[in-house]
Amino acid sequence: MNIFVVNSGSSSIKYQLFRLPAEQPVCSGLIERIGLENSVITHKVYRGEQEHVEQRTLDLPDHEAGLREAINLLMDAEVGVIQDPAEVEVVGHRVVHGGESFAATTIVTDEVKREIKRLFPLAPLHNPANYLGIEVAEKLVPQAKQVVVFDTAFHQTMPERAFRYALPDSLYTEQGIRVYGFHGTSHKYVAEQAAEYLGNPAAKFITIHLGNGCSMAAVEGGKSIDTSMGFGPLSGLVMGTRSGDLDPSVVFHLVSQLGYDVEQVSNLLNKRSGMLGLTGFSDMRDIGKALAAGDPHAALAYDLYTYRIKKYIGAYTAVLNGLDALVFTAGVGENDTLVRARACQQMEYLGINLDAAKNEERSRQLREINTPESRVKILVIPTNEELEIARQCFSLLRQDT
Ligand SMILES: Nc1ncnc2c1ncn2[C@@H]1O[C@H](COP(=O)(O)OP(=O)(O)O)[C@@H](O)[C@H]1O
Ligand SMILES: CC(=O)OP(=O)(O)O
Ligand SMILES: [Mg+2]
Repeated sequence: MNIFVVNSGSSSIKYQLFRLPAEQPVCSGLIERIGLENSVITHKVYRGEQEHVEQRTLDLPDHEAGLREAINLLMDAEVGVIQDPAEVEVVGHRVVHGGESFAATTIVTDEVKREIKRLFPLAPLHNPANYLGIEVAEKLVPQAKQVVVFDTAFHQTMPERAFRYALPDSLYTEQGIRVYGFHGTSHKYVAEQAAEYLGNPAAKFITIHLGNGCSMAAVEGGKSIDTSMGFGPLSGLVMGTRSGDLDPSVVFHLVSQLGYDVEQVSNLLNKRSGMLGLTGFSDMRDIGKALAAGDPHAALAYDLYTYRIKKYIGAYTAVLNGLDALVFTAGVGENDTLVRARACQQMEYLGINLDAAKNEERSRQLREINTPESRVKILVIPTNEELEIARQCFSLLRQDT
């Protein structure tokens, strides 16, 4: 089965074509700067051990133009991997917010699309772009089955004490105001890898996903039991442009004393806060350079970012009543050695001992970066949300036929 996975973001699209059940990645790509001049599409084709990379700079005014270009590349005379768009049997979409309606992978219907649209205000950076990806794919590969995999689905196993807010009951029962949690596909994927590595399906993990958006999850026996993002993907850790945890009093003050309207508050907390607000940069590589150049804002930002991770490690160790491994993943978690070192420092009491030299080693494989004495393993595991989405599509459609 040829499954084309689309992870459509606000200004970028990531995609990957898989053949299942072999789980073989055929090609992958990243389209950046959509809607700006000089959009860039980087397309990789995998042939056995070899990787062919094709990069094109062109103007892609919108997501439709971007996905159209990706599909053209799939069929390109030189780098193509299929002859006809009809060979794409399934398009698997990452959708960030599934609300309470979706606890599992779902085939797209008009009803499903309406629900994804209804959830736009709860994930304003994500659901609109995800929705657009579905509409464009329906147009470009109309014969394919469109399937959605929700970031929220994995966290549906959380107990009520973790997913409820202390608000009047009706706000939950009638309005669905509760913790949903996000990055579920990634937390699930790395937790499964970690359980396999330890040979212990019942193991207790804290999975730490640090990308542009950042979240942590407490996972026991393969199930999410708590997570740091909430009703929307805004609470918890400090992120690239999002504030993470914040006393709601700040919002009242912004509105009543400083004249912000809802739009401006949302814009501030989602797009202008986090590392960007603290340093002027949202990309950790830029902040790392600023830190090396002695920038005090970058130093404070690293401090806040890693201190918040550490607090959640403490909280989730208590929640799990034990810990087998910490798992770092996603762009920052897989690459930023200083973040890992700082987030794990001075936690010997909890049995967490990072090995400084192992932490510095570079690899794209699962690896262990704790000392031999450390009671808790510290693992770096590259996430693969796209493969997890393809697996879920395959398992759904296999049951369906
Ligand atoms: N070598 C690296 N060192 C430090 N940070 C990195 C490195 N490579 C990528 N990152 C960071 O990873 C983040 C993006 O992570 P990613 O998982 O791709 O996010 P998303 O999927 O949300 O776009 C960026 O902040 C980027 O700076
Ligand atoms: C849910 C979320 O924050 O996703 P991302 O990290 O892709 O922005
Ligand atoms: Mg991501």
